[in-house]
Amino acid sequence: MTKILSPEELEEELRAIGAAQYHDKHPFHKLLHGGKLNKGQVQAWALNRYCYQSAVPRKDAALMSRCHDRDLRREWIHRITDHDGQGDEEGGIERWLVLTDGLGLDRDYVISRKGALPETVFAVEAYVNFVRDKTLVEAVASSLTELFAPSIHKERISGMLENYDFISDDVMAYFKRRLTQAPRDANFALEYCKQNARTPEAQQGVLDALRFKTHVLWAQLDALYLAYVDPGMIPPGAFVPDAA
Ligand SMILES: O=C(O)c1cc(C(=O)O)c2c(n1)C(=O)C(=O)c1cc(C(=O)O)[nH]c1-2
Repeated sequence: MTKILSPEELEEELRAIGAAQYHDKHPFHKLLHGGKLNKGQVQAWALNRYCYQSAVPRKDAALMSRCHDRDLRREWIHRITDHDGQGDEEGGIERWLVLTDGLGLDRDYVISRKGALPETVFAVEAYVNFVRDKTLVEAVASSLTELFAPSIHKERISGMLENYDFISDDVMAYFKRRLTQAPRDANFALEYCKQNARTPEAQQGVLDALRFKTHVLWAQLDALYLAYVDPGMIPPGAFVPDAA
């Protein structure tokens, strides 16, 4: 890309990437939201997704560690407390564990990440490393998948409540809270990228960062599909659902 884009054109290109390759299109999500998975497969999803949840505050801490702009740190810090909690506010990771408890998984086993798929571990760590190593505006841009998260969260809340008798309203609390948190965070990050990516190279970096992040998300679902749907190729050491 040689031409500099206006901030509006940059936003258009970012939205086009999301529309084309966000993980709402993944076959595993279609099965999950459509009630086509059994409890063991939903357990596998929640257990693997815990790795992503627990990596998010680590990548946000990595971003802040390299940020010399106090205003940006003041804005970014709530992302860490949103997940880790603070004072009486339990935080998103605790709400995720309410979901895995509700699915009958042992908390210590979930937190240990021992049953996670190898691809999950590699993908989430690649996200932490990307944020640590790339430019600040690329690091911010890699969070922009969240622009597309509210609609998948809505679909998940209604789809899972309707289709699974082992899912109740209280275990979906994590996603309900994200419906307000994600748009606030995504809009801030989008404005930051529009204001701060002002050369063709920086704009290309922002677009590539979003593409990279869609790959981080997609790879995790590919791994779940291969291991727990078809052909059922569970790697040694990974979580094995009860036969029941
Ligand atoms: O359920 C989802 O599909 C989904 C997607 C994403 C995303 O697009 O990265 C996030 C979340 N959920 C989420 O709950 C969350 O806290 C979150 C933080 C981030 C980020 O990159 O900083 N993405 C996401």
